[in-house]
Amino acid sequence: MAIVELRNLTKSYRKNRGIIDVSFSIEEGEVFGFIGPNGAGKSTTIRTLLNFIYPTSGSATIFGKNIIKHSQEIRQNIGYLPSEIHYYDDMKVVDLLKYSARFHKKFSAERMKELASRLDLDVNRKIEDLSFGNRKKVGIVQALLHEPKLIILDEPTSGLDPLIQNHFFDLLKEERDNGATIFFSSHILSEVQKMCDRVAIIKDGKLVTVETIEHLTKNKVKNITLTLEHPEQLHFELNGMIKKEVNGNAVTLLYSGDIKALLKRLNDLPVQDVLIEEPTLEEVFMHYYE
Ligand SMILES: Nc1ncnc2c1ncn2[C@@H]1O[C@H](COP(=O)(O)OP(=O)(O)OP(=O)(O)O)[C@@H](O)[C@H]1O
Repeated sequence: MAIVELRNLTKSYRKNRGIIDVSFSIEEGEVFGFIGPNGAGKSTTIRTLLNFIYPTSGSATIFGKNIIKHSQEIRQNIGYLPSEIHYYDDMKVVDLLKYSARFHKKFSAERMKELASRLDLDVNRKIEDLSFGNRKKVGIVQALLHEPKLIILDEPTSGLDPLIQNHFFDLLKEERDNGATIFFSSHILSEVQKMCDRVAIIKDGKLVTVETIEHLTKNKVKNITLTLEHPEQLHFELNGMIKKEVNGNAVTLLYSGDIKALLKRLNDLPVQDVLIEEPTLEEVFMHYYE
């Protein structure tokens, strides 16, 4: 059974388009990524699913139940991390977590301690004394505390340092292994690639595609900047080169091919410097849909 199913879900905000005709489904036990540039409609989709805002048309179900009619019941089994978190600033973390756990009628001090320690969060501090990243951790603990069947995370990693991000991904994997389904949005392709089974790509409010990560990574694209000794050495050919832009002694390539073949070819070139980067989403989209 699909845990989440959207059928032509549309939400417009007066003049602004929010999302248009979005349809996809998430199966039980999947880690499902939702990716798109800023303003693409990720938060709108998530907030509509949680019944914080009403769809203009279309429908959706979670656990097979209508998101509007059964929203309270549905939310009992969801852990949600919003993209922006606002708390009662003068509360201690531990009190806030206890308080919010009451809505789910499930609180385990042991689980709270375990989650907080995995994320290196001090629950005895006041919210107002926490940095942005530490507030994010409070949100993550809050979302996972009641062992929800469905975990929905809106941009969970922004503000977390790389070490904590890894701990966080480990935590999510354990939740998945214990049977949870995970839906998380991001604008960073590489983290979605690391974690997810499938991804939905959204752009300008419309769903572009739903793909398995396997399929996306087969089309792995890299941005490579080479600095060569002389400008005339910039005129070389390379299998898998999609785009080439020359700037002085430097050349930037969009490359989609075997990394080993690339390294071999670089070995023959008088390279002074090399930079290999993740392409922007726009570049991936362009490559992907050309
Ligand atoms: N409350 C609102 N009122 C009017 N327009 C809105 C509102 N919320 C979102 N929008 C518009 O809906 C579109 C989608 O925004 P949304 O916040 O869902 O994107 P997003 O993919 O979550 O982006 P981000 O990564 O920047 O959070 C944007 O054009 C945005 O301007």
